[in-house]
Amino acid sequence: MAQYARNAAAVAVIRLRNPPVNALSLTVLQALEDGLKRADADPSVKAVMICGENGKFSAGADIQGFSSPKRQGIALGPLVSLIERSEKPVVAAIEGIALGGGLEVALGCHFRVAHVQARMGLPEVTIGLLPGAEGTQRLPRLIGVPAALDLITTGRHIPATEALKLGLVDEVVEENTVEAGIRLANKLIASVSLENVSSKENRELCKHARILTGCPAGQPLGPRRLSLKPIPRLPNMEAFLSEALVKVKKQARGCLAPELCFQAVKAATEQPFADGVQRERELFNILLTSGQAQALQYAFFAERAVQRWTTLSGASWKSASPQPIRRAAVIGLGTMGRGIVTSLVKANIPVVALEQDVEYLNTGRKAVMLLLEREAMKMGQDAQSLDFHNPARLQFTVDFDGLRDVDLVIEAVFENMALKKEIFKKLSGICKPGAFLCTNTSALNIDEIASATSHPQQVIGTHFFSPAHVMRLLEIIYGRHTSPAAIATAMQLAKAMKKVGVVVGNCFGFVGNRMMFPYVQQAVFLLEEGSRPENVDQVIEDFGFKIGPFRMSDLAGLDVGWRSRKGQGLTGASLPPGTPARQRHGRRYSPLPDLLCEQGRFGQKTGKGWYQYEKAGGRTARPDPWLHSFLSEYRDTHQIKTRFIDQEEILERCLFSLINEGFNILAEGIASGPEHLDVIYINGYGWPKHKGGPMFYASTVGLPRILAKLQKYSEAHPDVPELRPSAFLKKLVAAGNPPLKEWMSCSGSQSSKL
Ligand SMILES: CCCCCCCCCCCCC/C=C/C(=O)SCCNC(=O)CCNC(=O)[C@H](O)C(C)(C)COP(=O)(O)OP(=O)(O)OC[C@H]1O[C@@H](n2cnc3c(N)ncnc32)[C@H](O)[C@@H]1OP(=O)(O)O
Repeated sequence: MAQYARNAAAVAVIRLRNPPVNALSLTVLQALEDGLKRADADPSVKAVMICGENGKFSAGADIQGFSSPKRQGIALGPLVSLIERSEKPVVAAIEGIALGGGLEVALGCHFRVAHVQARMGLPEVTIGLLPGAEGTQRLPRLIGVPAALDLITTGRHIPATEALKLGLVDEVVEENTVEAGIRLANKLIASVSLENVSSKENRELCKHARILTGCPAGQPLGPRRLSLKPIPRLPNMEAFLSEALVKVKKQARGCLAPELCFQAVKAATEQPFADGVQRERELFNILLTSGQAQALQYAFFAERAVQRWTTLSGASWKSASPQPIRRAAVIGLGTMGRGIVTSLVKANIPVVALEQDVEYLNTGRKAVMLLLEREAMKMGQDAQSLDFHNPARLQFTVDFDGLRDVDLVIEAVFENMALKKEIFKKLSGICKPGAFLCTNTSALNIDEIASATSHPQQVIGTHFFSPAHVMRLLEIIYGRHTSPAAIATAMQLAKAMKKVGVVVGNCFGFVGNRMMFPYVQQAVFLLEEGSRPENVDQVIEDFGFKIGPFRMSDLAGLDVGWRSRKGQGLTGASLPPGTPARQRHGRRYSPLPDLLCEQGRFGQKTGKGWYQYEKAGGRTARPDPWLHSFLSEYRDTHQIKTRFIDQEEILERCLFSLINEGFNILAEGIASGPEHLDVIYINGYGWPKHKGGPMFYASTVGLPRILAKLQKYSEAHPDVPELRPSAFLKKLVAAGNPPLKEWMSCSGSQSSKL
């Protein structure tokens, strides 16, 4: 709702109220409209001020409402116009946030005062929409086309100080914003009422008020009505717009909203306000009914849903309390360790960084300092807070004794169980009993690592993604003995590092990599059968992934998987003699990646992998004729008939096998809902956000279709268990293909009963 109150000095105050963020629901909009009409009808009201309850102006339209049959958006544009047309001055007092429709309401107001800590933005593009309450037409008139285009197509939030520089707000205050708004409203009242009074003193006062408000005599509000303002012209508008479109398209990578945002702003430069609004509505409607908006809005809520974690044994976010982390340590300053140290420093957590010897320590120290300097450059003025040259904030050591008083340790040495256990045994003896012991692993068994310590309840997996100071995902893995406090603390740590933590159970590869195995496996099988790496990558990148499986493998290094397969006895010296080349444990196996590694083709680092590169460490992947003939010879050797594989089969075999594993994971209770899998894939594996994550995508394709396709591929490849449809998928299809929200109630896993 919105609360209406009268101020003694003839200012009506309308306070938007819809906790926690004053989202604009139908009820709020109705109350706002009622308040405006009431103020208009009351002759004793001379000005209106709009603010938000609890220190927040508004986070914009209620996103839930976009998927409900009664779409509230429709009502917002006319309401903003109603505010703007008011004959009584309307002031927006912006505290906390004014986002999306919230900012559009403020743009309808004649004056905007913001608290210095407020943030503003039009983030609709991030949920697949555009500012559909006339914002694409008003904002360019107020701050110019380049700045408006930037805000609208990126959705970035800006601080009040930047908003002031852009002219988005009239005043920034450090004191109580509502009082500042009322004060301004009173001055505006004085400006209007003094207009017709002829004493010299009043004329002076009036002049002062006009300077303050920028309103010429006789037209107190005209210039403040943004719909009446012309668009500030650029000398080279056409050239500017064509360049901007190229940039927007490049960044959008198949996402529709940024380009339609651009079109709406372009309409503002070409058409009168009313026609621009009409165009905005048409474009908004296209987006609203596009599957992309639904996917992006699902992703928004999924990211929030995973904060409410639960475990199979019944622990949950509701009852577990995070412990404060006053000081942390990182063991190992390889690529991952360096990124983790950087993330901790950025989160203002003092860090002790440990390496095995002075030589490694010095190399690691240099690399960390370089990363931090780059981060500081990006942060500009705020970089002072990093203070990373201060030993109290960041310390380097080779001495485990330096870890005695830390609250949390993140071990980030390479993936070797024996080494990790040795380190955890040491930590168990050195660290204080309450210290949390985290292991950065992408697949290893948390329980086995914990067994090396005397406090297994303190041990938890924290799977960071590379580069760790950039990637948002943190997979948090609880073992059999991990305490709820350890989980809550890891989640809190993720938040402090501005990452999204997702709690999952302990199994080989956890969630992300476990689902990745069948996907990569299918990609390699497709090469055996007739595809080339560039064909497979193209299909996956056209789908929207940032990078296909072979380019990804070259980037990560083929030797990583090779080492792991050798460790598992799948290849190398420990492979029993007589093992068939393309079979392991009765299942189909492709030795192709092993053969490439045996040739020293580790990917980008060696200049050759699935592709060729300009040099070792090069980044431009080019199809490699050597690899093409190698594949032909391989097929001849193994008597595989080369066939043409179409895009549909490539996409389905790669993605449906990944999704199939997702259903197995859900059935086992390794993750407590499909949202977890989707958040992991969007934030850690480059799944296109506008396709909502693999499980959401499965729901849009339709589970019966996925099942039928898996059945077909499984029949064609009976020696590939990963293509055999998951029992849970079959169950859901038998249950009538329920919506994603209802899947877990059919799972029968314990987590669904919590
Ligand atoms: C048939 C159709 C015809 C169409 C005709 C054309 C007419 C056109 C008119 C259309 C007009 C519409 C135009 C306007 C569109 C919009 O405004 S879209 C919304 C834009 N706003 C946003 O995207 C902001 C989203 N929110 C955030 O970024 C953050 O939540 C925050 C506000 C910055 C706060 O962050 P933080 O403090 O970290 O808290 P959170 O955990 O994120 O959020 C707290 C809870 O609040 C919920 N929430 C947040 N924002 C919204 C929202 N806008 N709507 C609904 N709910 C919201 C969030 O989910 C959290 O909930 P819980 O998890 O339950 O706690």
